[in-house]
Amino acid sequence: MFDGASRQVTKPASTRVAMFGGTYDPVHIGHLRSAVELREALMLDHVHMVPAHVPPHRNDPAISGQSRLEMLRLGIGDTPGLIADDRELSRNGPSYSVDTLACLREAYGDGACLIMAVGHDAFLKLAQWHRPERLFELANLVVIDRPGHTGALPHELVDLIRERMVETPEALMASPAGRVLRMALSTALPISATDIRARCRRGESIRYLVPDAVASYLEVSGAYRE
Ligand SMILES: Nc1ncnc2c1ncn2[C@@H]1O[C@H](COP(=O)(O)OP(=O)(O)OP(=O)(O)O)[C@@H](O)[C@H]1O
Ligand SMILES: O=C(O)c1ccc[n+]([C@@H]2O[C@H](COP(=O)([O-])O)[C@@H](O)[C@H]2O)c1
Repeated sequence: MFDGASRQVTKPASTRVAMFGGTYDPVHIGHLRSAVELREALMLDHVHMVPAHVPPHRNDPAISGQSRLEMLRLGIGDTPGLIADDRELSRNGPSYSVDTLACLREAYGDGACLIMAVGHDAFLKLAQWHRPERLFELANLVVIDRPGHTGALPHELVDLIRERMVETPEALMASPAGRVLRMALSTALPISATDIRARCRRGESIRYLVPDAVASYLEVSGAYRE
């Protein structure tokens, strides 16, 4: 596994971009540190953080897409390279990643190195996603380690990633799509949106689990308290 903290790769000429999608219900510092470390470790131009409108394979979010997007914008603030990307919110139907990646591929061109970043928990279910083979025609995959989410890979997933696993960022970046790299964060954080919503419901503080601006937004809006 690639230890993102310990190595840097040589800055390449071609564009490197990641899509890091999520429900972001709400965004928390586990997401934001992941995006920052991903960008630094792989020297990415941009990380598109894309809130899902209708997340496939899970319950509807607790609050509106616009509120989740607003918190994402507040959380990102002026962080270099991170983009709060609203393209899924303006699309109807399930927010399939394959459609979002196709959009980004069109925008950045065939030569760009396009990455889809997912946490290990999301990765474990990848074989059930919409058109999983097509995902690899459009992008490389980076799997971010997430504390508390380990376990054996399902057989269908092993079949899907066979021949695609690489050990270094250089090997990943050598192809615009189709390869898979596992990445360890130096600040792996056992934080989840489920826990944050539960704390809000119980009237507990969520300070320092989310950026201050997000905590203030949630306090004022009263979201997740019911
Ligand atoms: N603490 C974390 N560290 C690394 N990756 C994370 C972390 N939290 C979420 N992710 C990843 O970020 C992406 C979006 O996650 P999501 O918005 O579902 O947040 P979540 O905390 O997992 O939410 P929930 O608890 O509601 O399932 C997924 O790929 C997920 O694996
Ligand atoms: O495309 C799919 O079929 C698909 C199935 C499950 C999840 N995803 C995407 O994976 C990202 C993380 O999902 P989640 O449910 O962990 O927030 C988010 O961008 C989802 O839209 C995508």
